[in-house]
Amino acid sequence: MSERRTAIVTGAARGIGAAVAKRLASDGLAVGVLDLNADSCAETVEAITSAGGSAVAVGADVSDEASAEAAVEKVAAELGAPTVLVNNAGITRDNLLFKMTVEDWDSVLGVHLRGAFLMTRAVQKHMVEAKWGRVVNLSSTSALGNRGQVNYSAAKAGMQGFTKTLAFELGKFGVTANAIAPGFIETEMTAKTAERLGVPFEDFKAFNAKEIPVQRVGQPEDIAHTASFFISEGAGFVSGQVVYVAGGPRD
Ligand SMILES: NC(=O)c1ccc[n+]([C@@H]2O[C@H](COP(=O)([O-])OP(=O)(O)OC[C@H]3O[C@@H](n4cnc5c(N)ncnc54)[C@H](O)[C@@H]3O)[C@@H](O)[C@H]2O)c1
Repeated sequence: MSERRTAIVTGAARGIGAAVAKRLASDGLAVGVLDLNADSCAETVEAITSAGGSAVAVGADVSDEASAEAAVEKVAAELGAPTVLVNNAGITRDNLLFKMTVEDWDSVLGVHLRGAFLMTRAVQKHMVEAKWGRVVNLSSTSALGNRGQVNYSAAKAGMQGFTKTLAFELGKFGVTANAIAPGFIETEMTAKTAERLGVPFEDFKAFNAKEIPVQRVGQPEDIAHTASFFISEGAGFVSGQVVYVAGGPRD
């Protein structure tokens, strides 16, 4: 990479976001490590800086307009204009439709879709100015439908449409937009699902691994690897794509 770029990774205190932040830092980018609470980002920032990289912790709620915009400007001021954005922050509020509350619906669409919209709108001006940019959005295999997740499935399918439209609108500014749709990844999110179902996490992982063609559950680094490809200089002709990183085919 000829000049150092700055990235923002949302939901980067742990799980997939933390792995993506560390990977982008090892690829040579300065990284705004964003999560709800700046203190929770300390571990990710420390891992990056102790390896010789550059990172700053940013506390922000991506679903709040003022908070998202302030976060982008903080990163711009401390690390330089961000031209890479990974919209990774996410939550689940699973329930069957008849039991799902409006709060369950609004909070999930709020973090994923409203959050990705607010963050991308705030970052795009830096990308347009630089005539270069990379947006990577986290979708999910749940975009194809998953029992108990009407809110999450709608949000993750929405991320795909959002990504494709970004690719159309921003392409002429040298900006690509792509989505990663992970299958089962071992993180707190899936650990909490196991807990809610009353199944030990080890059993839950083993059960899921049997259904996955490569016979294992995914790790956050599997997603970080794909994000690294999408943000690379050489991937400038790849845009509007959704890659299922799920240990097997999905459609
Ligand atoms: N784990 C999986 O199996 C899986 C599968 C498909 C897609 N995904 C998606 O990947 C992304 C990361 O998932 P994960 O498993 O690492 O989850 P996780 O729960 O381990 O981490 C999510 C992070 O997002 C942060 N966050 C939540 N709301 C936020 C907000 N409003 N503003 C800022 N940060 C916020 C949380 O604090 C947390 O640190 C999510 O978008 C998730 O939907 C995960």
